[in-house]
Amino acid sequence: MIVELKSNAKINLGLNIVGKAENGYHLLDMVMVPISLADNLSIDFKEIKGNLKIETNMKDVPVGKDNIISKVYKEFYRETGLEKQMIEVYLKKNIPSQAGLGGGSSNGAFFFNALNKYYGNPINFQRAVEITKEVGADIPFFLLNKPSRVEGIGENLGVIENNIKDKIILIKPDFGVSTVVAYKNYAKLEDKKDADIDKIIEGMKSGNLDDLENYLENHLEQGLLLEDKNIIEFRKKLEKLGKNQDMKFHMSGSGSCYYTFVGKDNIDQIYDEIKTTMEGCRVEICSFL
Ligand SMILES: C[C@](O)(CO)[C@H](O)COP(=O)(O)OP(=O)(O)OC[C@H]1O[C@@H](n2ccc(N)nc2=O)[C@H](O)[C@@H]1O
Ligand SMILES: Nc1ncnc2c1ncn2[C@@H]1O[C@H](COP(=O)(O)OP(=O)(O)OP(=O)(O)O)[C@@H](O)[C@H]1O
Repeated sequence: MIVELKSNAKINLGLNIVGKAENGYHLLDMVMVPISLADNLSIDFKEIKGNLKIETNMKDVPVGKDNIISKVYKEFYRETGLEKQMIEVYLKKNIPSQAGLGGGSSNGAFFFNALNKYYGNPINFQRAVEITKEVGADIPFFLLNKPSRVEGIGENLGVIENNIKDKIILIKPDFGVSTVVAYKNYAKLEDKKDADIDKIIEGMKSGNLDDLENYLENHLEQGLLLEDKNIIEFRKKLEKLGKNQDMKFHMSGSGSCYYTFVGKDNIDQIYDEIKTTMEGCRVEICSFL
């Protein structure tokens, strides 16, 4: 039996670090929203005893035990005690890695839900969050895959209403950011600018971007701007472009991808402007799901 899925990405609208857990992970208060940019995940359940086989179009994505899908496969069979089945996965990547767009975590979550569903959902949602959050902190968000206020290390989800109709233009530079480094950099930050998560949620509900855009802050970006030369340079280029075009740019998650909101009527002009100015970047128009 073959299941074909679109494993979508996310962007963060505001990200505050509010503490540290005993296991060294940071406690967060942030908003995450699913977007239309997606990988294609094809899962072929062979219905015989065996193991997992992953193929992908991207050479820098591991296909063995380091792939997040393999980790989820292992966790699922450990938790259920079921006999491992031969499953062949073809992962057509479209979401860039180390971008802050949740690509790997999304793949893990969509694979988990498909595997769980195949066996008649032996693992309930809360338990699924529990066993996947250490595999990837963003997996719980993608298990639900709805606009959410996300707290804890990423496991406490509160669904929120999103009425923003604007499109999103993603600008991904040709370098990545390691999430571990982004969190380490945060520790060096003295005076932080906090996102106002309540105001962001109000603005998403009202659907009025002006109500929320000034409250979008990202502690991880602020930490990276202390010393990550790539991000510092990139941010400067975006600020120059932003001044000319009256646009605001925001970093998603731990970066390196930034995004800006754009109304439908001038999207082509803005897209062309960004595409020509920001050479070497991947520029994608997408929408909230
Ligand atoms: C930045 C976010 O993407 C927000 O959306 C997530 O917090 C990070 O999610 P992620 O990239 O899936 O991160 P993981 O691969 O689970 O963890 C990578 C590393 O980031 C650090 N990490 C991650 C999540 C978290 N709440 N606190 C952390 O300190 C830990 O050192 C962890 O070993
Ligand atoms: N299914 C997968 N897709 C992409 N990368 C994967 C996958 N499995 C493991 N990886 C490895 O994990 C690293 C992080 O992948 P990615 O950045 O897409 O995941 P993420 O942590 O969920 O997203 P991000 O931190 O960018 O928001 C990649 O550089 C890659 O080496």
